[in-house]
Amino acid sequence: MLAVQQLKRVFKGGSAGFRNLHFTVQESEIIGILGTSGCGKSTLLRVLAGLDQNFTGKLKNKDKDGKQPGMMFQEPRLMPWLTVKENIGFGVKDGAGKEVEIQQFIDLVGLTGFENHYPKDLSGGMAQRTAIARALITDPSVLLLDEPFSALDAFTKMQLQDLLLSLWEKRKTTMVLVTHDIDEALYLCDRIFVLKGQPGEQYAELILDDIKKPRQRGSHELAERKSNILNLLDLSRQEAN
Ligand SMILES: Nc1ncnc2c1ncn2[C@@H]1O[C@H](COP(=O)(O)OP(=O)(O)OP(=O)(O)O)[C@@H](O)[C@H]1O
Repeated sequence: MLAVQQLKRVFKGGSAGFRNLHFTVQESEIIGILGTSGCGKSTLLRVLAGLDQNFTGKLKNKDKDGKQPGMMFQEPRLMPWLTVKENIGFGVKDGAGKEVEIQQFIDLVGLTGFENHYPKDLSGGMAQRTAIARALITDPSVLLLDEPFSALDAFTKMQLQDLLLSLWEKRKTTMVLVTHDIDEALYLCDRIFVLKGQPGEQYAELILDDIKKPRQRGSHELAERKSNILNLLDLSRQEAN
C-alpha cells in the first residue's frame, strides 16, 4: 500500500527533516511513528500524503486503483460555514447514492442526530469524528494521521481510539499514525517505527502483531513493550548528548 526507499527530505540551508527511510506498509496494517520532537514525523506524513514533493528517494503511495492517501491532523480543519453532513460530503462526487453514503459514515462515527450542526456547535471529539468520516468517505489508499487525538482530553481520546479501532475492524483501512503517546501506539498499532535524530532516521522497529486486538490498556504485555520503547528513546537521548 505504501513503500519508501532511501527517502530523504531536508530543508533549504540543511534544516532537519528526515533521511534514510526504508519501509513498506502492507494492506490493513496500522503503523505507528514515534520519535522525539523535531525528528521529522510531520514532514514525513506530508511527503507520504503527496503534499510535499521536495524529497529524494522512492515513494509509492497510490494503491492499484490509483487512490491516494487521506490525511487527518491534530485539529479537525472543518469548514465553519458547512454543517457536519456538508463537511463530510464535501469531497464526494454528486450522484444518486451520495446522501445515503454520507449518512452511513455519519452513523459509523457516532454522529447520528448531529448531521445539521455547524462546527462551532460541536465538542472537540465530535469535530474529530467528523474529520475521520470526511477522510474515510473518499476511501483513501492509506489514512495518514498526524497526532489526531493529542488535543483531546484523556477520556475522549480513549473513545476515539476505540472508534478508530472499530472502523479498522469493519473496513480494514491501512493507517500510519504519528503520535507522541506511546500508550496510543501500543493500543492501536501492528508495528511501530521509532525515529531519532535531526534529521530523523529509523532507529528501531517494534512488531506487535503477536498481541491480538482489541488490546487491554495497561496490560502486562503492553507495559513490557512500553518500557522497551522508553529505553529506546532514552538511549537516543543519550546518544544525542
Ligand atoms: N518548512 C520548513 N522549513 C524549514 N525547516 C522545517 C520546515 N518544516 C519542518 N522543518 C524542520 O524539520 C524538523 C522536523 O520537523 P517536523 O515538524 O517534521 O518534526 P516532528 O517530529 O513532527 O516534530 P514534533 O514532534 O515536535 O511535531 C524540525 O527541525 C523543523 O524545524
